[in-house]
Amino acid sequence: MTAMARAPKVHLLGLGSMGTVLAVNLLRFTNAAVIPLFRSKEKVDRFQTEGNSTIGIREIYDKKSPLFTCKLEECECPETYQGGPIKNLVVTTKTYQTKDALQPYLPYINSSTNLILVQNGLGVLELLRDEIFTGKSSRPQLFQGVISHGVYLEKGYIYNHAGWAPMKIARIPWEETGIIQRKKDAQADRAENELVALLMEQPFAQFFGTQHMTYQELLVGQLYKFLVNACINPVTSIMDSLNGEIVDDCSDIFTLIVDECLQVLELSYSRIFNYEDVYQNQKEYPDMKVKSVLNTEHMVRQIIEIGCVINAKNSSSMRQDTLYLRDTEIEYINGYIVKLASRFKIEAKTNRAIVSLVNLRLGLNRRRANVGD
Ligand SMILES: NC(=O)C1=CN([C@@H]2O[C@H](COP(=O)(O)OP(=O)(O)OC[C@H]3O[C@@H](n4cnc5c(N)ncnc54)[C@H](OP(=O)(O)O)[C@@H]3O)[C@@H](O)[C@H]2O)C=CC1
Ligand SMILES: CC(C)(CO)C(=O)C(=O)O
Repeated sequence: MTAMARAPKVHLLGLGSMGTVLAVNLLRFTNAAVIPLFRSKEKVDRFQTEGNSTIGIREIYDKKSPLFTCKLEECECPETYQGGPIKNLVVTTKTYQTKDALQPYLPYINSSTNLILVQNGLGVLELLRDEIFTGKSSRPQLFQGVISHGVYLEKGYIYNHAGWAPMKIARIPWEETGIIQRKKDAQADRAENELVALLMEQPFAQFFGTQHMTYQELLVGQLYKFLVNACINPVTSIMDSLNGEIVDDCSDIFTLIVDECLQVLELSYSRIFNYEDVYQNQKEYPDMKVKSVLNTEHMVRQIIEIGCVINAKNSSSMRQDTLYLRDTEIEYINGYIVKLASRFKIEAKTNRAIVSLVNLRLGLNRRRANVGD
C-alpha cells in the first residue's frame, strides 16, 4: 500500500512560520491530514473563531503567486487531545520551546512514532536524549529536517514565504556510534518509513525541495546551515535589518564568526571532518565533500548567497523574535559554540560577544516597549 493510499496523519507541534509553510504544502501536494497541536485551548478557540481554522502562505519570492490558503479540519491542544499514539510528529517550535511543547504529548509518543525536528541550531538532540526520552526502548524514530526556506509572519495566520531553498532530511541515530550510515540504511527508510515516504512523495518533494540522505550527509548540511544561522540570525537581529540590507558590508563579521565556529566544530565533529580520509571509495557509503565545503572562505560566500541574496526579503527568525520581544534561539546557535568551546577548554570570544549583543538588542527592545525610547 502506498503512502498516498493510506492518507497519513501528521501532528504538527509549532504552527508558526515553518509549521505553516510545511502544513500548507503538505495539504496542497499530498493527501496527508495535518493536525496542529496548539499550546492551549485559548489558542485553539482563537484559531477557530478569529482565524476560521485557516492558514495561508504567500510565496513572495514569486511575484505572480497567489495566496494559498487551507482550512485545518482538526486541531488539538493538551486539554483536548484524546487521540491514541501519535504516528508522525513534526516539531517546528523554536529550539528552546521543544521540551515544554513535547511534555503533554509524551504519553502518546512511543517507539513507533516518527518524530522529525525541523529547527535551526544544534543541541536539541542532546536535550531529547538526556532529559526527555531517557528510556532507550521507548524512544521514537527520530529524524531531522534542515530547512533553508525563509518564512515570516504577515498577519494573523498568513505567512510570507520569502526565500525558496531545499529541506534536507535524515534519520538521526540516538547514539553517537551510529552517525555514519550506509546508503542502504537510507534506502530502507525511503521504502518503509511512512513519514520519509510522505516527505519524499512527488510532487511534494519537488515543490518543497525535500532531499533524503544518510545522517552524515545531513550533518554536513546541518553544520553548513548552522554557520548560515550563526551569521545571518544574530547579525540581522543586532542590526535590526532585513537579510538583504547587510549584503555589502557583512563579510568581515561573518569571517570572524565562521572561523571561530569551524575551529570548535572540527574538534567536536572530528568523524565528519575526517570522513573523506576514511570512507572515500567505500561503495557502501556515500561520497561526501567536507573540507572543501566547510571552510571559512567558501562558507562566507555561501552564507551571503543563501542569507542575503536568496533570502534578501526575509526577516530572519531571530530578528522576528527580537521584534516580537520573544526569547531567541541564541543559546542553540552561537551560544552552543561558546559551550562546546569551553568543553574543549578553549575560548570562543567572537561568539560570546555575539551572544551578548543579541541579548542586549532583545533587552533594549523590551525596555523601549515598556518605558519608551
Ligand atoms: N522562519 C524562518 O525563516 C526559519 C526558521 N527556521 C527554524 O525553524 C524553527 C521554527 O521557527 P519559526 O517557524 O520561525 O518559529 P515561530 O516562532 O514562527 O513558530 C514557533 C511556533 O511554535 C509554537 N509553540 C511554542 N511553544 C509551543 C507549545 N508549548 N505548544 C504548542 N506550540 C508551541 C508557537 O506558538 P505560540 O504562538 O503559542 O508561542 C509558534 O506558533 C526554529 O528553530 C527556526 O530557527 C529555519 C529556517 C528558516
Ligand atoms: C532563512 C534563514 C537562513 C535566514 O533568514 C533562516 O534560517 C532563519 O531566518 O532562521
